[in-house]
Amino acid sequence: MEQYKGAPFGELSPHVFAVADASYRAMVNEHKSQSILVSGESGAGKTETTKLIMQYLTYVGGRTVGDDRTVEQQVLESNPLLEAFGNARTVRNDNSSRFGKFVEIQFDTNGRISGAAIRTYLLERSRVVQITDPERNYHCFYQLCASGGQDAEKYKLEHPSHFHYLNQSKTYELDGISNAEEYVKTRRAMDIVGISSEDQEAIFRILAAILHLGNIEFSPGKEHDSSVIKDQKSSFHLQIAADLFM
Ligand SMILES: Nc1ncnc2c1ncn2[C@@H]1O[C@H](COP(=O)(O)OP(=O)(O)OP(=O)(O)O)[C@@H](O)[C@H]1O
Repeated sequence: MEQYKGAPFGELSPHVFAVADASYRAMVNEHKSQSILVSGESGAGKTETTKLIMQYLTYVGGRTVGDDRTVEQQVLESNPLLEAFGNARTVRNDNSSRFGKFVEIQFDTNGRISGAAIRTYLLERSRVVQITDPERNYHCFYQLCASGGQDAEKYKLEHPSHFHYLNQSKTYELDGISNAEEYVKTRRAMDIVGISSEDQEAIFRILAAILHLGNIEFSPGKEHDSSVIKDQKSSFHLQIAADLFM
């Protein structure tokens, strides 16, 4: 990053840091907002490229070490958080973003980061209830199931193979990634971006309730067009889902 800081565009090897640096300089010199459009097919590297741009902008526009770097940290930690809830394994990419995003980083007149905002678009919602092998549902579900003594037990969660919304595909693990460790990272990111512990609790309760809802099965009732809970197992999941939604 140091190498690209202030270097004339085109002088060094092509790199996303050069693009980020050119737009940062243009903003500082011309006092005009700049946009960088990251496009490409699935797996092309948009998510990773965007993270590198954000890393570079927090590097050139961040405060010096020792000062309060909360905003910079929040900008960077928004990535693991959004990925936990909006990324999933697809046939083309183990960490495919299933939504679009507009990341806005605001700077003060000295070129220092003063704030950030992220808008997300069109999350692929159908994935929550339907997946095909070898794809996966959103990372957050596997992370929560792997949270062990923490939330998994509290919410009566077991291995993903016990839940219909996850076991439609037999892929539960990702190469080189620990669901349990990712859960800890997601929780830390939530703390850093400022999500209160009550809100975090509410979010994970809803995730767990969704998994239990997916295990409720119905069978035809005695009345015409009626249905009843199929068995004891379904009743158990219904009861837990209802409790969690309360
Ligand atoms: N700069 C990079 N250095 C090393 N590996 C990279 C880099 N960019 C992308 N990759 C690899 O390619 C994979 C896919 O990249 P990424 O998730 O950024 O793609 P994408 O374009 O955002 O895909 P999608 O549209 O599916 O979200 C990454 O998980 C990583 O393994």
